Amino acid sequence: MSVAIDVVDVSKKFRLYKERNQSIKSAVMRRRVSEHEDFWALRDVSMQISQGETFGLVGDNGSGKSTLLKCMAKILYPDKGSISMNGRVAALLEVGSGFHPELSGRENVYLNGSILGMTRKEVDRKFDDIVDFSGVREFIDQPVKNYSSGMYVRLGFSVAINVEPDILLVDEVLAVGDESFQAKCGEKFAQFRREGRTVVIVSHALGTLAEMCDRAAWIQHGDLKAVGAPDEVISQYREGPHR
Ligand SMILES: Nc1ncnc2c1ncn2[C@@H]1O[C@H](COP(=O)(O)OP(=O)(O)OP(=O)(O)O)[C@@H](O)[C@H]1O
Repeated sequence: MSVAIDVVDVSKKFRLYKERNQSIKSAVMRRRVSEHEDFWALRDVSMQISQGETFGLVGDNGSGKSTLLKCMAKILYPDKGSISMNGRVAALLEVGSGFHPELSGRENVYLNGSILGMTRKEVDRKFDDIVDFSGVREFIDQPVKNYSSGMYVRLGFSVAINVEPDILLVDEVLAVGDESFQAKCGEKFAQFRREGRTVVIVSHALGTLAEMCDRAAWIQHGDLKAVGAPDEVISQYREGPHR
């Protein structure tokens, strides 16, 4: 089976600054560059995800799951190693990411669609499907700043799946949707799987992940601890050390 995502020795560091006040004035007064420590959010992570796989990422809060997903989506770049993505990628990473609060739902569908690589005509063609799936038609001409977090996610997810991506990256955001929306998303993931699309999903809903994923990986303090059958990886994670 061909490789959809190839993660090779990926490390990602963030800078943690020691001084809290980082205004230009205070920097000038100090007459020196602020001191910082390097914090490695990912260390030498390698994994290959095959085309058509539904792949789960599990781990404690702050373990590096979202950082890895953001590197896959090219929102962040690894400091070491490389990631190759083979196919059209759509990502739903944070509630409201890619949405402009002052614009209406309708305008944001067009904006988000174009960010994800759709032409205006493509969005025109899919607009009704996007809005129907989201269930926010009544509010589609309201500015999204007035939406609830569930409504944001519904619309963002609807755009992302209608891009017909080869690879869909989804962060915990689905937990925000209500039960009926979660069920609809579950059906959509199953359809994606049948169609041979690749899905990478970060979630703390371990039961759901075990049911829907072909494989899973456990990340702990930026290290890849296990990759394999979801049941096994989840038991190792549950039994493993936490913090
Ligand atoms: N932009 C940033 N600057 C500094 N540190 C960051 C940044 N983004 C993430 N981190 C740190 O990197 C670590 C990993 O964060 P990440 O968001 O990847 O965790 P996560 O596993 O997705 O957690 P959660 O389950 O809470 O969503 C955390 O310690 C976090 O504080």
